[in-house]
This record gives sequence, C-alpha cells and structure tokens, in this order.
Amino acid sequence: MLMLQVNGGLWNHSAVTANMDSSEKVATATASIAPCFVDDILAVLREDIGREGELANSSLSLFGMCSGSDPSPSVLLKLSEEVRRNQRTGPEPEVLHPSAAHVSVAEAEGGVVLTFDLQSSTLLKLDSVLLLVFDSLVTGRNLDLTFISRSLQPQQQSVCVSEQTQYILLTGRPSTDDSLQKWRIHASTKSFINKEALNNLFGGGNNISVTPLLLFSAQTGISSRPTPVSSSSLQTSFLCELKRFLDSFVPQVAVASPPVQLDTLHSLPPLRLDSSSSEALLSGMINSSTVTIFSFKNWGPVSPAQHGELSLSAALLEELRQRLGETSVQLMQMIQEENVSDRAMERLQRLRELSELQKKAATECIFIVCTCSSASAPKRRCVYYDSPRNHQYTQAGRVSGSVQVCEATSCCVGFFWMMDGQQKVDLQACDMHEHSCPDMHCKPQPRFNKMIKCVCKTDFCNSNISWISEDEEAVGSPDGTMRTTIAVVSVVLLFLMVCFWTAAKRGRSFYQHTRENPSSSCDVSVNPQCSCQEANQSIIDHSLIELQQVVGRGRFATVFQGKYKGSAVAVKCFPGGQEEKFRAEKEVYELPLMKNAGIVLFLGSGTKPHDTSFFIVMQFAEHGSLHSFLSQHSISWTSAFNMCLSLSQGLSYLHSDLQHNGVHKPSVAHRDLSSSNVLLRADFSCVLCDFEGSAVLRSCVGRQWGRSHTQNFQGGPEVGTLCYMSPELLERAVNLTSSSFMLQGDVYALALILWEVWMRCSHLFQDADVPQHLLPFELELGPNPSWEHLIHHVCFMNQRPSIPPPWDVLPEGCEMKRILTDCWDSDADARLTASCVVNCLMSLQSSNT
Ligand SMILES: Nc1ncnc2c1ncn2[C@@H]1O[C@H](COP(=O)(O)OP(=O)(O)OP(=O)(O)O)[C@@H](O)[C@H]1O
Repeated sequence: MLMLQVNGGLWNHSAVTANMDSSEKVATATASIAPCFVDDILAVLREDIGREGELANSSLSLFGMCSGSDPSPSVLLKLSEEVRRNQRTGPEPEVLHPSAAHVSVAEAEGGVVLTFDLQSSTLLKLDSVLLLVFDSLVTGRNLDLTFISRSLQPQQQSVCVSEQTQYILLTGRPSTDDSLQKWRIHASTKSFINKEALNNLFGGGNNISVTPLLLFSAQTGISSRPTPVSSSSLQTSFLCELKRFLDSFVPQVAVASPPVQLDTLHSLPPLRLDSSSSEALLSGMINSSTVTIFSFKNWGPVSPAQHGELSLSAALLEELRQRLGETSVQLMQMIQEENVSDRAMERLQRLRELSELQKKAATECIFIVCTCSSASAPKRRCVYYDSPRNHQYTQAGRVSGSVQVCEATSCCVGFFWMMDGQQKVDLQACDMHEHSCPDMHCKPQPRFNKMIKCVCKTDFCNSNISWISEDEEAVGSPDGTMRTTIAVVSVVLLFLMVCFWTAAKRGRSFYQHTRENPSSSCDVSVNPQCSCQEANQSIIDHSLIELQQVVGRGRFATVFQGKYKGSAVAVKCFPGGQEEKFRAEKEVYELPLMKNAGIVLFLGSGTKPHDTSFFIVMQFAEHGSLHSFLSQHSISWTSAFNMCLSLSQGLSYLHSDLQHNGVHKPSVAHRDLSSSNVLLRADFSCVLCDFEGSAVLRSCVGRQWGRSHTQNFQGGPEVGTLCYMSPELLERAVNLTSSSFMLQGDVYALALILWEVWMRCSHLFQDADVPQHLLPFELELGPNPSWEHLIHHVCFMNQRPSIPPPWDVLPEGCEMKRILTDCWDSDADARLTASCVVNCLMSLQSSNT
C-alpha cells in the first residue's frame, strides 16, 4: 500500500520515504503553505468568471469539471460570484485545512482512497467545497474519475481531469456535529489502463503534490460573523496580488533602466522589481515605515519595473496621492490601448484598491505610480522591406522608410532567398500572423525553393538571418571543415537520439514509417538526374477477381469492392475511353519504392478482354474516403492527430526524391489532393489514392514528366478539385509546369484537408458542439462554388477557411492554426513543405506527451 501523509500543507512528495520491503510508504509533509496559496485560489475564482457571470470552458477544465456532471458548474459559479462580490471589503470564504491527509491504494476495489483529518470546527456543519489543489497543471492523459464518499454530497461525483486541470472540486456534506472528523474518499477510474495514471496523479512520481482545502461560503450561515479586514491580511493580499501582477504583466526582460526620476523627492537608488523578487523583499517593503513607490515606467514589451523607497514630507505625500489618482487613469488607458486583457486591468484595479485600503488600515502607505503618464508605450520596431506579393504586411503597422512600427504584434518576420550562398531579402515586416515568437534572434525555418523564413521578438531582429547553406558548409576552410564535421556529428547524434527517443515513444508504427521514409529533410528538391526505372509490373488476370458492390464513382472511373486471392480489394475500373487516365495512374503506382504506409497498396492492373476496359487492383480501405468518414463522424484528438500525421507523412513520402539500394524514386506531385482522394484504413490511418492527374517530376529523354498531363493545363481546372486549388493555380498566375508550384499546390490542399479533420475534432471545440463536416469554403460559397467566386474569395479577398475561436485557447489549437496558416500562405514559396508539416506535427505531439 502506498500512503502519503500531509499535515495541513502541501503534500510534499519529495519527502516520501520509500520502504521497499513494505508495501506502504509514509510521507510527512511540510506544514508550510506559501502565503499566497489561498489568495491565489481566490484570485482564480474571482477571475475565471466572466463579466456576465458565465463560466468559460477553460474554467471547467481548470477545476476538473465534466460538463453536465455533479457537482454542477453552478457550485463553482456560486463560489466565484461570492469571491468576486466580496473582493473589496466583504468576507472571503472561510478556509479549513485538513490537519492531515493520506492517500492509499485501494487494493480490493481498485483506485485510491484519500483520507483527510479535520479538526473540530463549527464550519463543519455547513455546506463546503473540497478543493484538491495540484502544484501545477496536470500533465499526461485525460482521466475520468469517480469519487465516492459519505462525506460528499452527492455521495458519488465525477471529475474529468485534463491537461488544463489544476484543481479538483468536490462538494462536501454538512456534518451533524462539529467534532473532529475523518473524511474517506474513494477515487477510481472506469478504465483499467488509467489506473496507473490515477496512482501517479495522487501518489505516484516525486514531483506531484496536491493540497486539500475546504472552502465554506461566507453566505451559508456564517455571514453574521464579523468580517474585519485586518491590516495583516490586507498586506498579504496586496503582496500576493502584486506578485501575480508582476508575474503576468510586467515584462521579465532585464533591461538597464534609468532610476525613478522624481526631481523634488529625495530618492534612494531604485531596485528592480519583478516576479523573481522574493516575497521577503516585498513583505519588507510593505512593512517598511517609508513610502514605497512602484513605478511602472514605459509600459511595453521591453519596459522594466522599478521601485524606489522615498522619505516624504506630508505635503509630498499628498501630492503623490493625487498623482496616483491621475496616473492610474492614464495607466488604465494605456493598458487598453496596448490591448492588455481585461484581467490585467482587473488586477491593477484590485492592486490599487488594496493599496488604498492598506493606506487606511495601517500606517504604511503604498502607491502605484506610473511615471510615464504622457509617453506612449514603445512598440516593436521591425526592418521593413515590402515585396509585391505580400501587401498584407503593410497593414501590420506604420511604415516609415525601412522601419515598421508594429500595431498588434511584437514579432518581426523576414523572408530571405538563399542564392549561391547569398541572402536576398524577399520581405521584412511586422508579422501580423504570428502572435507568439519566442526567439530573440532570427532563427531560420526552411521553406520551398531555398526560401528561409524567420520570426523573432526583438527590435529589428529581422534585419538578417544567420544561415549557412549546405553548399557553403561543404567548402569550408580546414578549421571550418573541422567545425562543420563536429557540428554535423553533433547534429547527427542529436538527430539519432531524437529519432530513437521519438521512435521509442511512438512505437512500431513510427519506426516502420522511418524505415520506409528515409527522407526527413525539410527541403524538397527534385533530383535532376534522369531516372526512368519502373518497378516490376504486375498483370492481374481479370477472371481471378470477384467484383462485389460499387464503393465509389469518380469522374473517370468506378471503384468496386472485390475479392482477389481471398483478400478484400478495391478494383478501379476505367471505361475504354479513359485509357490515358488508367495509364497515368498505373505509371505512378508502378514507380519504384512506391510501397509506403501512406500510399494505398497497389496490387496490379489489367484489361478486361471483352469490353477493352481497364482496371487497377489495390488494397481495400475499410473506412472508405476521409470525406465520407468525416461526414458521418466527429473524432477524438488522438484520432485526428493520427489521421493528420499519417496523411502528411504519405504526402511527404510522395514528394520525396529517393535513392535506395540503387533504385530511384522520383518526386511525385499529386495535383488532385482532396478529402475524397484520401482513404482510411482499418486502423484509421490515411493513405493517398487517385494518381491519375499526378505528375512524376523527373527528366528523362523522351519521357519528360508531365508530358502526358500538360494538356490538362490548357483549358481550365480539369486537374484538381476546384475548392482545393491554391490561389496561384486558380489564377493560373504561375508556370503551371513548374515542379515546385505543383508541390506547393499539394501543400495548400493538404492544409485544407487538415482543417477539415481538425474541424471534426471534439477536443478542439471543448464542450461546444462539433460542427457538421463542411468542405473548404462550403460555408462561405456553398457546396459547388464557381471558378469566379473562388478566385474572388481566395485570391482577391485572400480568405481562408475560418478557424473557430476555441482553438485559440488551447496550445495545440494555436499550433494547428500556425501550421495551417503556414501551409495555405498566399505566397507559395513561403509555405511549409510536406516534410516540415510532419516535423511540426511530431513536435506538437512530443510537447503534448
Ligand atoms: N482502395 C479503396 N478502398 C476503398 N474505397 C476506395 C478505394 N479507392 C477508391 N475508393 C472509393 O472510390 C472513390 C473514388 O475513387 P477515385 O478517387 O480513385 O476515383 P476517380 O474516378 O479517380 O475519382 P475523381 O473524380 O476524384 O478523379 C473514393 O473517393 C473512395 O470512396
């Protein structure tokens, strides 16, 4: 049995003493609760309720609430409302800390038993809310938990723990007496595979801690209690609020700053104040007999926070008091202009109120003074160079010569062409697409055609990019060569480690894919070498195939489910008049190395002897096309992720140009990618099909790629499904026979399919209804938009499928949005390559595990 014991504080798992011989471990927890602990919880309750009294979905997740379960969100609402209403002068909810807490494995029933010792208190006769507080957000898998106890009301309560959960909220039953009590609560999961995760959540690893806390409403019978606002509790609240404020809203960038300039005052040297300032320092300042001034100078992304301790005369004190009133209004204005959230304003307002209360309640005075009242906050400045293709960036801020002052972003962007080892600027501007840019300096991200993109977050950081092309590295000096070798070896080692680690995590399927898909570079280049190899053709005798029902009818062929040598197969039958389409598709399937997990398995082809029609036999995809599946099913995060990853891997493989054991697979552009041309296998992984419009990107004398397809480009959109066509293909603004435009067109279509998949993912809509499946632009233009309408919408208006707001609140939603935006960019060269999409998805997954 595993047991942790807590004495009224954090369950400090690092203090667990493991006794390997016994099945029981006991931990004595530190009794220290951080001063802000309860205050922080009250702040969350205060802030997580909207202005209209509504609860955000994120709040439900934060408190582990399942929608429609008990305790209903109304408990949280009531508690939040109360905390909010009483935040100034009223009573805060009463808090009771269990004097001890244990968690033990319930071997007979499964799950764990939580035991809390509660000292005698009259509060126990009241309704209560039991909060189990995790140290940090829960990571790992989602868990649906059931808690059962006679001390709970109702006795059985459900909790849905997700990665956003920091508190578990249960409702307690009032007791008939107020004597010492022991609460025993049994927690279990429905699924057996989650049992280990449950143990880990409460008593597993060394880093997890949870603190139990009973909250009693100030209104449920104890409102008659006197509600003094003591000076010490005010000080604590002020301290905690100040910490929160500094944590969230004062930038952490260390910048040398001038001291507080208040000429008439005798100023001590200012100390830099930020969230790393210790609570002791802050407490010391609050308790000091001198006036403390917090000066938020030059509010903005690079502004420092300062404070000075000043000795003041009564007259100056009064002057400052007045100034506080004026400047706080200006500060509010500034916050609004800076698009700082409502939460920032509320926190500042509360801080101000607390400081005022503090002033009345005690002898010390605390002021918040903004010394930059008239100066507007500095905004991000980026190097500006406009290229004709990117007019949208002109809207990102005011341009003056080669400088752009950003409006609603703190990110700069740069696009550079790498030509003969030289950088050539394509575009530099404020980045209106990226809202988060962690890098200080330009970090290269490869795109198509040796274009490099960088996004960064310091002034003028997009001026240039440090990028050494592979060619340059190859011709380095001896020193350079040595450095290069070391770097390459390190990168290879790192890469191997990452591959090993990822493969180990991902299991066999990824390993298989890596073996089958040796191409992992982000860059796609078409091998200029002539290669006309073909794999062995496989001719199938028509009489060996048993045709069953029709499973699909396309523009050129009919697809049947059938049986061949005892296995389920799909047979695509082309009428005699479509021989060219048949040959084009067969040619792609018969290319060397086309056997890949992401491409439907080709078994062979043949002709029907009597009616001169043709057929292709392939593996049968049990779930049909992705389009028909999404029309009927919404999907979980895991399914959506696996579908998107396998689809991107398939396209990346199709695009790759490979040499393997002397065999060459040329790059292939699909050119008709749509959710109808993606099939779902039994394990819900995606495979590509329908290659009759594809282009094999190779150069062979007498066998130029695309030769058989070029006539498709003449008259209009015969190749490709209209709504998936990229802007440049719709406009026919590019050389349609250019290999990179074909690959870039595929990536654009890939983005639209990924969007279709994510739009059916219940996780990304939290508790809201998942919308019906829609084709890209169906909502805006109907199911069969005309060529003209599409050009107007996609090219002239630069519109893309809309991304629902709930995605913005989830880290994975934001990342998906970024991937989509980078794939459907109107600038084809700026799009990600398919293999980069795979890498992005992989890193999204590893950051989520
Ligand atoms: N291997 C397969 N397993 C199961 N169903 C399949 C398979 N191949 C095709 N289908 C079904 O048949 C439909 C049409 O297939 P496909 O796209 O290859 O035909 P097409 O005539 O080339 O169509 P298009 O009009 O897209 O060119 C698919 O959308 C799918 O529903």
